[in-house]
Amino acid sequence: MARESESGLPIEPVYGPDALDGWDPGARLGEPGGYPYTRGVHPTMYTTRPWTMRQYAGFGTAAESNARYRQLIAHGTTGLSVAFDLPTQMGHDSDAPLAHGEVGKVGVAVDSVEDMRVLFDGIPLDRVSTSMTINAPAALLLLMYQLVGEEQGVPADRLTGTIQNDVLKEYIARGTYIFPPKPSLRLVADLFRYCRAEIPRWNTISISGYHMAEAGASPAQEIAFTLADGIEYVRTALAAGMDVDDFAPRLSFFFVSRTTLLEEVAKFRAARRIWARVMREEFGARNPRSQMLRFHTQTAGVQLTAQQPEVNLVRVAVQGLAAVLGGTQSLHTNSFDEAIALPTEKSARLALRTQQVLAYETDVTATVDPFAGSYVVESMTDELETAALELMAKVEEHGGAVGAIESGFQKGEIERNAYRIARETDSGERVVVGVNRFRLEAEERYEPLRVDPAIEAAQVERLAALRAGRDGRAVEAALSALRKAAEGTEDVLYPMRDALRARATVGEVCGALREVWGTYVPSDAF
Ligand SMILES: CC(C)(COP(=O)(O)OP(=O)(O)OC[C@H]1O[C@@H](n2cnc3c(N)ncnc32)[C@H](O)[C@@H]1OP(=O)(O)O)[C@@H](O)C(=O)NCCC(=O)NCCSC(=O)CCC(=O)O
Repeated sequence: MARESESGLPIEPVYGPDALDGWDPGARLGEPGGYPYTRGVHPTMYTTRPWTMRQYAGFGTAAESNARYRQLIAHGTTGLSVAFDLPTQMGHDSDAPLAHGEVGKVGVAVDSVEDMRVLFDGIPLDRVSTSMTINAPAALLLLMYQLVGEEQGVPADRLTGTIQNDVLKEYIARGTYIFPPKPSLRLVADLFRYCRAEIPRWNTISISGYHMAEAGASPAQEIAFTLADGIEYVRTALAAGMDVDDFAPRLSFFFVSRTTLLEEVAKFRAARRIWARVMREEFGARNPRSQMLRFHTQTAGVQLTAQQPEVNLVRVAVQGLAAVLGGTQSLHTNSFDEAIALPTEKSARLALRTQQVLAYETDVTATVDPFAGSYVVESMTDELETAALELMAKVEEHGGAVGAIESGFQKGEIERNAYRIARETDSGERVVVGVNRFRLEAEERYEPLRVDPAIEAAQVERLAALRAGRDGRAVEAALSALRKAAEGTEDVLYPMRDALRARATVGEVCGALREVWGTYVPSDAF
């Protein structure tokens, strides 16, 4: 009997040549590095350069996070990835009442360019590429990065990295939105335009399926809702008067990788093919780079268990392997203790070592797209493509990604799938090693890393000193120029940069925008 894939598609016990009857490799695959990029975005892929090993990290103060980044670099990480705390992600300062209890918890607290400088102290910004997971206030953090680069003597056109800046999926799955969709999208378009003029090598967005997947989306839903968001961003930038080939080469994506290796490999390949076709056929993109879906992958956090946590090392190795076989550009492998607490230095190192084993001890990097032509993987790639396209058509019926968000479509679909997974896990039909099978009578003790609660007080003190030492009138003038730009149509990033340079804080800059744009209140009751 056929087993069901995570997307609910059948997986047959045996696949043979008949599975690919009439199948045209020229149209479906092309060459590696050639349209429709099913086989990967570069002709040589990992045979000439492995993916970027980019471990997501950050907690406590800027100084503590800086120390962790230096450790990761010393251990061989090849890109940085900054996690910000919730107050920063929501555009609040560390001394705001809403920030209380959350400062430095799930990431680093950054209130102003002063913190940003400490975060990258001793890390030359022209020699590292940095990803920043920040969405509603993405523009602010990018500008602070540029200002720190300036202080280091690094011109903006030498900076490389990625800003998540994907606010649509915040409404669907992640929750750190501030403004309503319309001004949020305007801010995204302003950032695209600004980067083209000022920071041309920067990846201006990381259109993310990861968080939807973590909330319960199936692989087919993950591709469909992510690419539908991508289409909405492309339409927004076009409506703002940009040419598709002026911004599309710097769009990037972000997906999850699970232990269901075959389906995940198929997912990555199908996503590349759909995007290439959409960009070329629907939007008329001519630059090959506009057609390439380049993506980061993180291994699935939801699959990690607090029970027998060392088993997570094995899960992560399989998940990471799936991402590599699927042709990822950049990878974060989770630490085995993530289901319990923030990773310790040792577990973070082990996670990186997992990537190094994949890159340097296995033979999967010796040849491009090793699964090409596989009866099962090509069949699954085609079926996932069809399933995702059907879902994307449904999003269109709702008027595109924003319309579908407003009617709760994606959330509803994801919730339904999450419920299915929960039911299967509860009944034992879905095996989770160490949780519903192969349990231990008594779990061994594990000593997790804890964030020092004194961080909040220290951060509040730093803010008070900053406010006392800056030119208050200059800050006020810059903020009112920002408000004025937000009311009109001018690119808000320029007045925003002036305000941040004058030492305005994250909370103050976002506060000014809240005054003009208001905040988003979800209409549904999920
Ligand atoms: C495009 C990617 C995906 C990867 O960028 P990278 O710089 O790492 O890699 P890259 O662009 O592939 O490679 C760097 C340069 O080498 C070139 N290059 C690479 N391989 C090549 C090959 N085989 N042949 C020729 N050139 C090659 C590329 O073209 C590029 O140059 P050119 O640029 O000149 O072409 C980017 O967006 C990225 O790094 N994303 C990371 C996102 C991330 O870390 N997110 C964390 C989220 S964490 C999160 O959200 C979790 C939970 C939560 O908080 O909710």
